[in-house]
Amino acid sequence: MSTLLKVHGSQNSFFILDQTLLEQPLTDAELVKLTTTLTSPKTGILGGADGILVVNHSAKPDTLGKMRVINADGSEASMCGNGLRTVARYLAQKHGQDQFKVETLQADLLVAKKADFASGVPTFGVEISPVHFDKKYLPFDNLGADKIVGKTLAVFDPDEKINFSILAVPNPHLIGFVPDIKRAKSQLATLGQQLNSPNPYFSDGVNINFAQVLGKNKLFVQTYERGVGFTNACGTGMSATSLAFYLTQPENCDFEQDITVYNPGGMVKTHLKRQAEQFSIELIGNATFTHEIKVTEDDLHANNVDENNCQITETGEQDAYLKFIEQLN
Ligand SMILES: N[C@@H](CCC[C@H](N)C(=O)O)C(=O)O
Repeated sequence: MSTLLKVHGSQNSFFILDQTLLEQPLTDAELVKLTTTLTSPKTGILGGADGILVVNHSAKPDTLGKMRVINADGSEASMCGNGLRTVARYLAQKHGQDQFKVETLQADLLVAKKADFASGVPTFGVEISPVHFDKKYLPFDNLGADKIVGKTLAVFDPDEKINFSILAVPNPHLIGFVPDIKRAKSQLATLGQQLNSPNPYFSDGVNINFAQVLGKNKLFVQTYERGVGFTNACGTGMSATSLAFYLTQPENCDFEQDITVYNPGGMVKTHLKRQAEQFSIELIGNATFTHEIKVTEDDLHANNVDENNCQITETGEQDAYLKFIEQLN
């Protein structure tokens, strides 16, 4: 029997598939099929998820494994901040180590166990890096500049009230600061659909984050994710938004202090770092395992995973998580 884990970071939910434990790793075509089936609220188990996190062997020195991120629509992303925290916990437990690197598509990233956010809420910190602003890294086009930090963009917001920034961390993010996040949700949905369908601005699509400033070093962020749609939270999105916050509103953001970022699924902390002119961000938050799913390897290869042919065991961790977010209010 093989084991899948259902996990979440700020209720951005995933299945972890450790391919190193399989006799034969899934091919990319098999992975895409399995992801689209498992993540769908209709065909997936346990209500679906936002993606699959694949754990592979890494040949790099100092790393305990390699993470690949497959979005719900089968596309592959270069990074996933909430997902990396859960993979960090998985590898930490598997290898009995508290601090190490994980290979991702574009960088080997430092991860570390942190003090639990609350009793029964395991917490990990992960490096979000490299950070780029230049349009060639996103990529983006037809926006009148090579770099957009704190600008209005009439093509996305005809009233020119939203202050936009564009960052790759290294997956692409468009960030807009809005006065009222609830009122802006339909505008976020429209923009999310437009920029993740064929469009003249973001040829590879983009994750879109709308943020409301709640106070000094305090934000609320809602994300429309590329390859998924609205999610409860996006770790790279909250990290990129934290940096855009500092760069565009330094009077509201102390670089030395953590930033508290609330989201529809909970809360994370971010910490900005700078070495010469290169920024990076540490993202700290829960790494919750909600279910263990036993399934045969043949069924994984055949994309034959449903609630009738696997054994599902609840871990009990979600109760502690819900208790934690209840007291956030
Ligand atoms: N939810 C993730 C980001 C996942 C990838 C994203 N949808 C993309 O295509 O870039 C996070 O927590 O960072």
